[in-house]
Amino acid sequence: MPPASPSPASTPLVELRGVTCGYGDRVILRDVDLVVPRGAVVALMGTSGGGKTTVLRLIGRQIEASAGQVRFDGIEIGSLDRAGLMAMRRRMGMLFQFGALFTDLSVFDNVAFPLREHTDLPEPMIRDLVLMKLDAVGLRGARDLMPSQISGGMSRRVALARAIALDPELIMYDEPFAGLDPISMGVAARLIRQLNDALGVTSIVVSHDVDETFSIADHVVFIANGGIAAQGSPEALRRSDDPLVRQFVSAAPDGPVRFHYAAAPIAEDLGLGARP
Ligand SMILES: Nc1ncnc2c1ncn2[C@@H]1O[C@H](COP(=O)(O)OP(=O)(O)OP(=O)(O)O)[C@@H](O)[C@H]1O
Repeated sequence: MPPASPSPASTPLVELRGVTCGYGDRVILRDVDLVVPRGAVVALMGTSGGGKTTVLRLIGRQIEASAGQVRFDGIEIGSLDRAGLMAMRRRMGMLFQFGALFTDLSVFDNVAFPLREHTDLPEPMIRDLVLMKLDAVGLRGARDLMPSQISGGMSRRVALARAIALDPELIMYDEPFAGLDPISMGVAARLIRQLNDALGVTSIVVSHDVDETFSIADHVVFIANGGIAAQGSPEALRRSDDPLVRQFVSAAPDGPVRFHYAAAPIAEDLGLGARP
């Protein structure tokens, strides 16, 4: 259950301590320490398959750590019973890449859905809350449209309005920029930062897009090789001469992270080696 009194402001909102986890026998993250301060926008970047989404799943306890602790607002989430976990998840908003909207519900009803599902608020209050959330993402005027009538970028913003409907303290974004054109991408990035600051929340953004992510993050964490390979402010990472950081920042195909999966030399594979 949540504590009777709120944790001190100095307690990080999210903290991983010595966390090891994986799927089946396969270890994905080993002995990871990660701190997400309150009010910050923290970006998780790094190799494909490195475990970024896994970190989000750990925080929501969709998967469990095999060692170490995951704390939300100072509470070890592994210790929560089912009711406690549900209450804690309500304090988190999750926005997946193609944050699927309910196609048979209007924009308004999509955003109203979590409020109707999880609260007993009277309908006039739900209406006001939905309009406020839609206003925050610039789509109050689109409330009567159906998902099929809006663009991909707008759908993403409606999904965001829905994710903030219950006033979460933490918003987790998984690939929020994927598939967006450059303008929509810029709009989405600014929105993440604006909402973070205006709502006084904390945000974790999983992304591959260096420019958009660096433009809004306070702190960037690179995940590779089963752990945190590098971290720092966007400015510090841009200045870094660590070859792995350089590879990520310049989006170079090869470097410490190999483009090619380990294999025998191609000449050997193609039978083109020296012939007798
Ligand atoms: N449910 C699952 N069962 C088994 N293996 C999984 C499962 N989910 C993820 N994995 C594996 O765990 C590893 C980490 O996955 P994860 O989705 O966290 O990576 P990621 O860093 O978010 O990758 P990407 O940037 O490509 O989305 C991958 O190798 C993936 O194949």
